[in-house]
Amino acid sequence: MQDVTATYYFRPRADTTPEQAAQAIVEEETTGTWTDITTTTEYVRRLDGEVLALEPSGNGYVTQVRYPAEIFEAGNVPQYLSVIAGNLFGLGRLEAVRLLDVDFPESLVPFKGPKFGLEGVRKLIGTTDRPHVGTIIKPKVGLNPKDTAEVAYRAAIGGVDLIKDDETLTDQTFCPLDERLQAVMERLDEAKEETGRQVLYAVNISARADEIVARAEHALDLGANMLMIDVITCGFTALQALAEAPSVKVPIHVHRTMHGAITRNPEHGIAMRPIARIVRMLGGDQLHTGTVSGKMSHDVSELKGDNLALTEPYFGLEPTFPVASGGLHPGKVAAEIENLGTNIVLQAGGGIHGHPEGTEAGARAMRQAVDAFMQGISAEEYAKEHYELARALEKWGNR
Ligand SMILES: O=C(O)[C@H](O)COP(=O)(O)O
Ligand SMILES: [Mg+2]
Repeated sequence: MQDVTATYYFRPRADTTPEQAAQAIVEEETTGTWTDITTTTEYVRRLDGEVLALEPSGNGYVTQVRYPAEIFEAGNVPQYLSVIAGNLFGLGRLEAVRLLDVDFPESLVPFKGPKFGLEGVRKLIGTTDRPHVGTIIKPKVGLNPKDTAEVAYRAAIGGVDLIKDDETLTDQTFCPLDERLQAVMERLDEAKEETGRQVLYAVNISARADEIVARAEHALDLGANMLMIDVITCGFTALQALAEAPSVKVPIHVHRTMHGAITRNPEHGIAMRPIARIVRMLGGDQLHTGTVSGKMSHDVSELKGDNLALTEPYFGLEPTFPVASGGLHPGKVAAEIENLGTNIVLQAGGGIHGHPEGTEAGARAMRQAVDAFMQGISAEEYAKEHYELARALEKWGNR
């Protein structure tokens, strides 16, 4: 397909037929408006959109529409979004409408994608097939730099591959970014001397758009080996600026805080899949897509498709490493891998730092749960020989 196809679920208003509703979407987002107009010349008509398919689904309908590639400015993602996810959300003739997926032609994917991606991050850590284990420093705010670094050190000694800031921690006075980053990197060097393993630390550099690259470069000068950005609150082009900066030579961990306002309602908003596609195009090396068993609400089949959008072949772009995060603990590891596969980062905040014997034991327990799965052994069975896992299962159970 040389054009863009987008798939929407919608529920029309009582006085509107499904055909009129689908047509209203393509007209609003291409050449039309609420009434016929006198200024449409013949040559404009080639830019009309088209309803390709329409069928009942749940309480409403699913439609696939075609938008001519020519109405898109190649490389301008804010403009792409104004078409595929623009005014249509407010149209009165639709009670509800949700963008489920989008397919762009190659001409509209002039992006380089992830610099590292799934394989690049695996190389940095030295793994081939097992899921990676990550942790979010908890409490999410409040710790000073020294204590943050101590928690990071304990997690690294316990065996995590990745440590990250939480989404609300940036550069506040109680834990300034410079001091925190330097303290954490020093302690991770110490851990490396002891274990021989280099752990990644994704420092949250989310900030106003015109400052983000400078903040990233500053963090890199201080020794950062990974960067984190809150992509919805910062905006997609902030991620793009970061990923395309030649000075940024470390992987980018992408958090999606605020996504629930957009993705959660099954009838209205934007599903995670189009967001996942765009994050991959714009260069996110890792992206949170959700869990099958954690604390955030998710539709499992949607989630599998979202992860596929990150990893399936796509115009030669590196795959983005999917991240399952939110409410995980060792007892949930098997269900996550069974459903989402082994190309996944399993992150636990509470599920590591809430371990009865502390962060280091918590990290060990998460790694043991992954090892158990990889060896085809149930967590309960493996726990008979692995104390930390046993203690975790005692506290949280095995599902
Ligand atoms: O940012 C995240 O992904 C969450 O902070 C996860 O924290 P939790 O494992 O304690 O739910
Ligand atoms: Mg968080």
